[in-house]
Amino acid sequence: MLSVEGLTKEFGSLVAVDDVSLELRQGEIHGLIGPNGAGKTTTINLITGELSPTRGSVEFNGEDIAGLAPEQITQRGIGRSFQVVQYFPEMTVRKHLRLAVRDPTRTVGTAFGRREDLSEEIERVAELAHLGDELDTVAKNLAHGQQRFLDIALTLAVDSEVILFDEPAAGLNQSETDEVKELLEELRGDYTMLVIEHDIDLVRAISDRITVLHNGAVLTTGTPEEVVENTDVKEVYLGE
Ligand SMILES: Nc1ncnc2c1ncn2[C@@H]1O[C@H](COP(=O)(O)OP(=O)(O)OP(=O)(O)O)[C@@H](O)[C@H]1O
Repeated sequence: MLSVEGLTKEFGSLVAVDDVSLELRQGEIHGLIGPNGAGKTTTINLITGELSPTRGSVEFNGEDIAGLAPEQITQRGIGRSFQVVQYFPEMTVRKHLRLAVRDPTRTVGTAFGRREDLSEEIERVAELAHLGDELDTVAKNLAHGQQRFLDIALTLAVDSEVILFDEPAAGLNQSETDEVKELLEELRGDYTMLVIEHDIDLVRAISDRITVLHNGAVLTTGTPEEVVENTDVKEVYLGE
């Protein structure tokens, strides 16, 4: 489904991402972990087109998408959820989703037509993202955790097949983190997800497989059990 081969990004003399290969299997939750500066966010930026790779390929459903513009990559079904949520403070959840939900006919209708046609889809996405009761709340009045769900909802609304999460639980308290975990579990199987996360308990609990990056390179990929038992991981990542 999505496969990254030999991906490399150099910033001057710094090799931020160094010959990274990883494969996302259909429907899996794949954790991406590593110490600060390991190259996790840069890897995601290379997949989403925010950055162009120095070398390497990103193959998605049989097409090399490396170097395409971010909009083209989004259109192909790769969505991204940001660490810092971007929203319009005075706009309701419904309005956000109305702007984001992909028109199933892929045609641009009138504002009225769009509104009428898409209300069911807007409600479905809001329910999925735990915002079913907040459709008429303006974004600035959502609780902190709910703002993160709004960001996730926007990714779901554009009909993504693959979702790349950059620290979905960053800055959230324990109960909000638990709700993020619940949400990711609910999405499991319907979406293919790559999740950068510093909360190791969360990553271990949700991931089918985990890739560990260190100094830009892949240290290992395996099941959560394999990864925590890996001697290299213990040494460089857990400091043991
Ligand atoms: N635009 C850039 N220009 C120069 N160096 C960069 C740029 N973006 C990232 N880097 C460097 O590349 C390396 C990898 O950064 P990256 O943000 O991908 O790491 P990370 O694993 O996501 O770290 P963190 O967990 O702290 O977010 C770091 O040394 C960082 O300083």
